[in-house]
Amino acid sequence: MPESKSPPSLNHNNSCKQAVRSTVNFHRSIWGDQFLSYNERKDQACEEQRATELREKVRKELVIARSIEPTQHIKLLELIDAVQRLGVAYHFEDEIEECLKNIYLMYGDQWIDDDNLQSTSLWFRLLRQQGFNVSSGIFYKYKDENGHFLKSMKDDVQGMLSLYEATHMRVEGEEVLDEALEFTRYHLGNIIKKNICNDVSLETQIHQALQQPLRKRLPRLETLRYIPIYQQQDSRNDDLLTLAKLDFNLLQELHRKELSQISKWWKNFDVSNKLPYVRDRIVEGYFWILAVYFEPQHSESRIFLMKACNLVIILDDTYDNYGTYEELEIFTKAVQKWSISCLDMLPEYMKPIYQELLDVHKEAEEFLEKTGKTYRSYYTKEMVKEYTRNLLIEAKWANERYIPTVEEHMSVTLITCAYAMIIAKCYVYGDDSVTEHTFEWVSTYPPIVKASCLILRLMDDMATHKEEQERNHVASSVECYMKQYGISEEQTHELFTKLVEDSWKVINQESLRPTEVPRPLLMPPTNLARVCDVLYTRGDDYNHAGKEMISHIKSLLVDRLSV
Ligand SMILES: CC(C)=CCC/C(C)=C/CC/C(C)=C/COP(=O)(O)OP(=O)(O)O
Repeated sequence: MPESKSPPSLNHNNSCKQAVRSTVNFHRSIWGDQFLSYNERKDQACEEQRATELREKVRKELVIARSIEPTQHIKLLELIDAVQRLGVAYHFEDEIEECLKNIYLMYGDQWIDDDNLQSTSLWFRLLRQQGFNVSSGIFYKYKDENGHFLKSMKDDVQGMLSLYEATHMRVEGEEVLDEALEFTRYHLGNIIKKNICNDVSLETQIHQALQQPLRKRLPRLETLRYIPIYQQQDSRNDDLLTLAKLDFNLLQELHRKELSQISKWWKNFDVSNKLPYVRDRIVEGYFWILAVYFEPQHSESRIFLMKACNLVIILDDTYDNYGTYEELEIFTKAVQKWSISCLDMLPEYMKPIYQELLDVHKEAEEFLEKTGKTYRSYYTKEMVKEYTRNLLIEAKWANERYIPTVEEHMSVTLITCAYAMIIAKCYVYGDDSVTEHTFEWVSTYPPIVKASCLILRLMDDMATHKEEQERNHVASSVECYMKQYGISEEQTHELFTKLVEDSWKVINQESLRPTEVPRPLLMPPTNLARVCDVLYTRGDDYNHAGKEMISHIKSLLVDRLSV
């Protein structure tokens, strides 16, 4: 819990009068300076060489598998599933697309092995994940004449687990999948409760799946979870397994290098002295960004996102916590003008924030100018302006202790949750698949973006509202729902859990072909929704990293895998 106390002597007001501030001091970073420096490993080149060779071997297998007999198609799906779960699918996007497209064109909605629950569920999940809208009607085959799932399914534990994972690709109206989720969750839960599974690996997988289905897992964490499981399978492909471990270690080196670069930026910015009221959560923030994009081609994006998002945290703490309403009004006006000439009108402590905001965007703009893509900068700046205007509304509500209606609250806080702005920023360093239409699309809050924003807003508020209400924070969505509908906190949590599930259905729907923007551009909203499930399910793991979060960060950024 942060301790509320008066701020360090920061009388930066232009006026002589000491401002009355509502402030809270967050605890210091638990990571200290451990990620500040980075030394490259000596055996890096050798590992890269080995990984390249293995990559080509796996690629050949995927190419050969494309032309195999239909009877072998189940094996092909298992290979693709392993490649994806082991975190190396980004090397084989074209090959995987070709294989799954062939399977879709060959079978349509009629999967050959539909008597086999496990393979049918795998087929359904992999095709839906790839955007092919295969029908869930195939699962009616597993119901009896009374509309109940067949009793025999309970004995097929692997099949139930596979079906459970498949149901998380469901969209609104797919009742058969809603029911299948309830059925599998209940029976898999019973297996764990009664301790009746005699396969230890399967039992672990069930336990993990019930905690978090594959659809909501972060790809990097899934790689770590899946490697030991895959390693135990007799049918494993050893080249693929070694590649996954090597690739993980190589990427970890790149990530450590980036985190060191960004830690230096933060230190040079001297936030702890200039803005001591701001949270230092650089490492937790890097975890957040790594969840959006982990692949090497997004390295520049990650650096830009880290700077831009930590500025968002600085703004959030300034508007939510430290700034007086009058100061915030001035700052908001300056942001609308977006000009260094506004620096003089700002209170002293706000000057470095404004300066850095302009500098970080200028740096991106200079890069974009070289390729004639300055329109990207225009949209992102407009979204920052919109963001601060809405933060100011929140500050006003907090000041007046006003509890808005749910509709008013959402119209503002879906903007101040910052996800839409961050999604737009994910595209700034994107390749030519990003066009002006992409920015027009994201800035109008299309359904998938809105769903991702709503998931963050609701999950963040469920986790943080108690702590926030101990200070003068704007009323959270929890308070607004409770007041407007006269419901208890527990009922509100139940309602929010349902709204989060519905939002996932929207994400699934919007990811089916044809999509509004190229499918890879849908990964940022999807991954940003996933990260909420990791950060906010057990509390607020961004502000106060718990045991599990610390272990995630260590395994992603400190511990190497032995190959
Ligand atoms: C790299 C990095 C820092 C990534 C973070 C991503 C990011 C900027 C998310 C925006 C939402 C936000 C400020 C959440 C945490 O603060 P809060 O719970 O105080 O948010 P609230 O005030 O909106 O409730």
